[in-house]
Amino acid sequence: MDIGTYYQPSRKITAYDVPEGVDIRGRFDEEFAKILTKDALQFVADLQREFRNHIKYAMEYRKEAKKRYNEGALPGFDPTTRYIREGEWTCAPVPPAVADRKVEITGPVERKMIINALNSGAKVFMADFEDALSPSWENLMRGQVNLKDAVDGTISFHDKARSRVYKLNNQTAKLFVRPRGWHLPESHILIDGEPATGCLVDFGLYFFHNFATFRQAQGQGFGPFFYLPKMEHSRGRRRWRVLKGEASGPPF
Ligand SMILES: CC(=O)SCCNC(=O)CCNC(=O)[C@H](O)C(C)(C)COP(=O)(O)OP(=O)(O)OC[C@H]1O[C@@H](n2cnc3c(N)ncnc32)[C@H](O)[C@@H]1OP(=O)(O)O
Ligand SMILES: O=CC(=O)O
Repeated sequence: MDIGTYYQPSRKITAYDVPEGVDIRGRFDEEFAKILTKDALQFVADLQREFRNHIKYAMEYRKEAKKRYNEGALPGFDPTTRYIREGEWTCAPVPPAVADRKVEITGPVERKMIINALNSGAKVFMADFEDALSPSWENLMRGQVNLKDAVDGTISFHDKARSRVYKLNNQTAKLFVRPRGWHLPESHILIDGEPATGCLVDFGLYFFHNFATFRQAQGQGFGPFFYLPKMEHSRGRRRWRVLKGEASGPPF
């Protein structure tokens, strides 16, 4: 008798369920699969398809500018934005939720540090996918899991060596997330055969999974908040403005 005929273990899913045109090269993990859902990946792929030509153009422009500076040219202001520099204008008011940012703490999206930073007494915690974090697949995907748990308020960490459990205090710092800069590719996620843009992966996955929680818990004007790094031209800032507007409806 072949025991295999009778014994049918439940089928274990070992690959991500991806939308058309998306390929994941990173290790499969059941926790990561809760972040890398088909809908979330579709959202990231839509952002990538919408913005990839702008990003390529901006990166080529940076290379050209660097070449000119290396040859002795000096950086200057973009003549097309002269009317802004010379115009009369005031900034929109800072949203009340983040009006007081006198003390901020920053650090990588590592589980214990997220809890410690949110509990630290600082007004803001900037959770960093950029240069506080080595952008390995494990760090990036665990970081997304950790942030989702933090936004849900369920994050905890058991330090077995010290027999200490970490949980969020009632009062926590406001959470800002810093996605990677425009220049860093994410080679574990291919979209239409090309590496995804790192910041679109960091922003897209975090935004997709947490936007509704922010809105339900805190209403309009309360996040999610982002710290956008390493822009070298107003074009990069405009890109983010359009991108966030498209992702959430009205720009915030
Ligand atoms: C834009 C920017 O500023 S990018 C730079 C942002 N800052 C960082 O990335 C620093 C992050 N921290 C670290 O890399 C390390 O903690 C170091 C190198 C500073 C010190 O390392 P170690 O001496 O091994 O200390 P360790 O990592 O255990 O930290 C000591 C405690 O401080 C906490 N801690 C350290 N840095 C941070 C931080 N940035 N945010 C929150 N908690 C922190 C740790 O969680 C740990 O807590 P515990 O006492 O509950 O265990
Ligand atoms: O990367 C450092 C910063 O201050 O930005």
